[in-house]
Amino acid sequence: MSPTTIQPVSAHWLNRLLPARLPQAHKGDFGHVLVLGGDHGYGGAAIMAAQSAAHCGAGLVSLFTRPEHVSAMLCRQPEVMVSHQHINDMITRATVLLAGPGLGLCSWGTALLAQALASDKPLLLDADALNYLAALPQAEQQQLKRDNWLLTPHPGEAARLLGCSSADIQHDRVAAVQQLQQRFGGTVLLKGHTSLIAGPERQLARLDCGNPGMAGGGMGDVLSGIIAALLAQGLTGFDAAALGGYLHGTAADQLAAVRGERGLLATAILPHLQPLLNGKS
Ligand SMILES: NC(=O)C1=CN([C@@H]2O[C@H](COP(=O)(O)OP(=O)(O)OC[C@H]3O[C@@H](n4cnc5c(N)ncnc54)[C@H](OP(=O)(O)O)[C@@H]3O)[C@@H](O)[C@H]2O)[C@@H](O)CC1
Ligand SMILES: Nc1ncnc2c1ncn2[C@@H]1O[C@H](COP(=O)(O)OP(=O)(O)O)[C@@H](O)[C@H]1O
Repeated sequence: MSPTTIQPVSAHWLNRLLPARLPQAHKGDFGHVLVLGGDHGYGGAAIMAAQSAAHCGAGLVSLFTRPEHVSAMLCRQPEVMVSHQHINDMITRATVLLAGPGLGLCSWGTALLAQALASDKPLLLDADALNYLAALPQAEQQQLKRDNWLLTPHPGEAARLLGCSSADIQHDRVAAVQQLQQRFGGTVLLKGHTSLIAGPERQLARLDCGNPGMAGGGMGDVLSGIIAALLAQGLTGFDAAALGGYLHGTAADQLAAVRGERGLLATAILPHLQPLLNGKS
């Protein structure tokens, strides 16, 4: 395929990438997502990411967060295991790591991120994890570069990663996502109107779903949990980002069609995910 061919992501990807489950399947077949995030004041971001991973078919979901967010997580979604202790054990048990939602950039968050980066497990970096990466000297960024990570910047984060302005990113989004992928490796999903995904084999995909009702806090946190759940179920980074973005944008479009765009909450997406994942809406 030519590197400039952009594949539009459609409902067909769902059947192709998520075949029916075997009757004898068990939770161990569908991976274990560990979310790392939720510094003081930002528990919601990490909780929403963990909730959306649980709604998208991960076999198990855990959250490592600040102690004050533990009971909130259990109240919102008791399917999620949550702790503020023993991070090494939690990383050992996980199959996919998701670092960044509400992580902050103080010593608690950066130490957690360092532990995630030291693991060789598939790793999704969002929000503050991207800001941490952007702040490193380029030589250190190059040392961290790996094929099995997935970066999900919005245009502001993309600008920080490339050392330019968000207007520069928006001026040529295809060039920006390709440049990010080449600089950092792995898969990159550039968020915003018509999100773009660039993969390690120079694949490029485009999302034609989504709407301006999604421009609200927490929407990216929900997306990161969806993608992490798909990674846990064995999809490649590129496929997980493309299909995850499709499910997220399509769920938001379904909501907007009935209730309008303004006031569309990130958590309102959650009940729409299961029927979409199973081809029932
Ligand atoms: N409920 C919770 O717990 C929530 C917690 N959250 C957590 O908070 C933490 C910090 O997140 P954040 O939102 O303060 O930082 P961030 O997104 O970098 O924005 C900072 C600046 O960047 C720019 N910018 C942003 N988007 C842009 C775009 N599309 N296109 C272009 N520019 C864009 C814009 O700058 P401006 O253009 O206005 O100068 C903006 O002011 C993080 O851990 C996150 O997970 C959130 O997820 C919300 C819900
Ligand atoms: N105008 C828009 N059209 C389509 N999708 C949008 C639009 N605005 C935001 N989104 C989507 O909503 C999500 C917002 O993510 P992000 O900016 O990281 O939010 P947060 O940091 O608050 O979680 C992304 O998936 C983005 O693609």
